[in-house]
Amino acid sequence: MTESAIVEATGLGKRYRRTWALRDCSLSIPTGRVVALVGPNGAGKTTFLHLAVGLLDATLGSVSIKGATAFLAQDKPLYTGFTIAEMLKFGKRLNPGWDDEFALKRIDSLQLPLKHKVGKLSGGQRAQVALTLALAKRPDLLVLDEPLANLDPLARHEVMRGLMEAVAETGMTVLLSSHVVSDLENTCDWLIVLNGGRVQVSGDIDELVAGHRILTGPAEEADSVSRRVPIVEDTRSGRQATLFARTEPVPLSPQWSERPVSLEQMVLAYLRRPDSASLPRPTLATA
Ligand SMILES: Nc1ncnc2c1ncn2[C@@H]1O[C@H](COP(=O)(O)OP(=O)(O)OP(=O)(O)O)[C@@H](O)[C@H]1O
Repeated sequence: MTESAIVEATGLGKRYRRTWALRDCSLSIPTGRVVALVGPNGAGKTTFLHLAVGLLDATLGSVSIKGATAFLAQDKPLYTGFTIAEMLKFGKRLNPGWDDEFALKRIDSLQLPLKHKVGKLSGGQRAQVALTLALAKRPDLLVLDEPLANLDPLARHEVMRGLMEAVAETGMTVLLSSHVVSDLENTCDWLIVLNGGRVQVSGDIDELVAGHRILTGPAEEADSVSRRVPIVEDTRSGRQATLFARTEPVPLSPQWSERPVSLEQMVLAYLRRPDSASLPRPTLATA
């Protein structure tokens, strides 16, 4: 089945003076997915998101979005002197598609008094207000830059839960960046890994996880295995080799064992090996 793409990047690149923050980025994001954009500090995540939502101009290539977009920036810009009620009024005035009933209901369910000044809220409450403002725009695509940064584990869980409820209710596409893969494990279904300004991985999380294995066996046979299957990471210790392989189950000699990988193990293996990539992805129809 072909899925239609809501975000399409082709040869996208951004250079700041001599530094390429993002290079040669070509990817498609299917409509209705919850997409995790992960990568270490300086990988180019914010640059990619800013290019996608039009806050930055590309040096090379292009990126397009189909539909209405709401963007929640990393620093969750809220006017700290305003009350929550004033922030909602502001949102209503600025956004034609604003859903006031939804916004009021969500603030009420969070047990936040409308008269409260935004500056007096906790980090978690502020994140929830910022998320409410973004959701009330009723976007087709919600883009969030590190929505969980600086939140404690409980607040992180609550923000993700709120987000998933909104996804279930509206079917919108979500694109969110994060450093913490474990926060995304049960919520996201599409993964993009950026590393050093390049896309290393882009695809359906279940398919990616099912398509990788850890193979362990005698070091002297490792080269012959790695000639048969693509290896992301090859670790030798004494006479044993551990190969992080991009492969379906594969017939191996009895001295070899294979085990499945977790999402986090897979992301870490790619990040440790910036030259490995799980590309290209399945081609998406843009219709
Ligand atoms: N305005 C700018 N001027 C110059 N260089 C920049 C600018 N913004 C970003 N960069 C550089 O581009 C690269 C990518 O930065 P970006 O902020 O996109 O990464 P990131 O993955 O979002 O990082 P983090 O996880 O730390 O937020 C980095 O090397 C950064 O130093």
